[in-house]
Amino acid sequence: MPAALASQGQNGGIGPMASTLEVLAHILPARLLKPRVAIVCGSGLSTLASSLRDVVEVPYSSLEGFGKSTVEGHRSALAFGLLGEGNGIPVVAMLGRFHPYEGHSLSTVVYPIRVLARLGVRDIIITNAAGALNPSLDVGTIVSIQDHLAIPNLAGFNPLLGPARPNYPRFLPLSTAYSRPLRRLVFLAAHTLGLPRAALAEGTYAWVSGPSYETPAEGRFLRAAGADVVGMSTVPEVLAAREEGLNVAVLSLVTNKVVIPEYSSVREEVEAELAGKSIQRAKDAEVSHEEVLSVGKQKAEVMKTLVAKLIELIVSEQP
Ligand SMILES: O=P(O)(O)O[C@H]1O[C@H](CO)[C@@H](O)[C@H]1O
Ligand SMILES: Nc1nc2[nH]cnc2c(=O)[nH]1
Repeated sequence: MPAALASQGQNGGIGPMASTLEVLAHILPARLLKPRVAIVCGSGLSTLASSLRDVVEVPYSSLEGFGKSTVEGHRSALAFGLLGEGNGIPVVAMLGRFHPYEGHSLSTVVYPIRVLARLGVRDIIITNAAGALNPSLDVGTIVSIQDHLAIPNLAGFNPLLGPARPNYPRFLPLSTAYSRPLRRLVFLAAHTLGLPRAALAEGTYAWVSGPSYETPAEGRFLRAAGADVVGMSTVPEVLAAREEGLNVAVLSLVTNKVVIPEYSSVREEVEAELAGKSIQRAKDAEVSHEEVLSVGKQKAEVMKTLVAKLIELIVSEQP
C-alpha cells in the first residue's frame, strides 16, 4: 500500500488519545464525562445541541488530535450536556466536523469518533446537509439513511487503511452499518412527534469528496447507481464508528436538489435561432453553500426535536 494512503488511515488517528481523554477528564464534571449517546451536527445544524442542559463546551483547540473546522456553519467544539428531566441522559455533540476537502487527513476526520467511543458512547446520531438526487425528495425532507455508496472508498480513500491493529477487525463488514433497530426508532420518534409522513424518508447516501458540487452528469451517475442523496461527509465517521462498535443512525437534511437537467442541445438552439424559431429551455440553476445553510436554519428546530426524541427512545429501550 502506498505510504501516502496508509498515513491517511487509522493509525495516525490513535496517537494523542491518552492526552485527549486526560484533558476531558480534567475539565468535565463526573455526570457529563461518560456520555451515553453522541450527535454529530452537520452544516448549519449546530443548534441540535440546544436541547441539552448544564452544557460544558470544550473547544477543539484545547484537544490534541482535533483539527479546526473551517467550514461556515460548523463550529469547533464538543458540547457535553444532559437531555431530559431528572438525572438526564448524558449526551455529547460535535459542533462542527472535519471534511477531507478542508485538507484534513482521514485520520483527523475520524479521530473525534474514536474519542467519543472511548468516553463510553454506545449510539451515535450523525447528521448532515445533503443534495437530493432522488427527484421525489423535496428540500426540507429528512432522510433516514439505510445504506451508502462511497465513491472515495471504492477508489482507495478509506479511513480504515493502514496496518492491522489488535482488537480491531481487519475486514469491516458494512452490510448492517446503519442500525436497523435505530432506524426503527427514528420512524417511531417521528410518529410520536406527529411529523407528517412526507417529512421523513429513507434512502442511500452517496459520499463524494467535494468541495465542488456535482456536475449534471455526476448527478445522473450517482442517481443511476442507486443513491438518493449526496454529500461530502458522514461516511468516514460511519466507518470509524462501526469499527469502534457503535450503533449508527444517520439523518440527512435535504437542503437542495442536485441539478440534473436533461441535456439540451446548443446546436438545436442555434439552428432554431437561425431559422427564426424560439426554443423553451429550463433556466440554468446552481447550488450554493448559503442555500444549504439557510435550509439548515429553517429546519434546525424539527431536526432538533427529532434527534432529542430519538435519544429518549434509544435510552428507554437500552438503558
Ligand atoms: O455534510 P455536512 O458537513 O453537513 O455539509 C454538507 O454541506 C457542505 C456543502 O454545502 C458540505 O460540507 C456537505 O458535506
Ligand atoms: N456533494 C454535495 N454535497 C452537498 N451538501 C449539501 N448539498 C449538497 C450537494 O448538492 N452536493
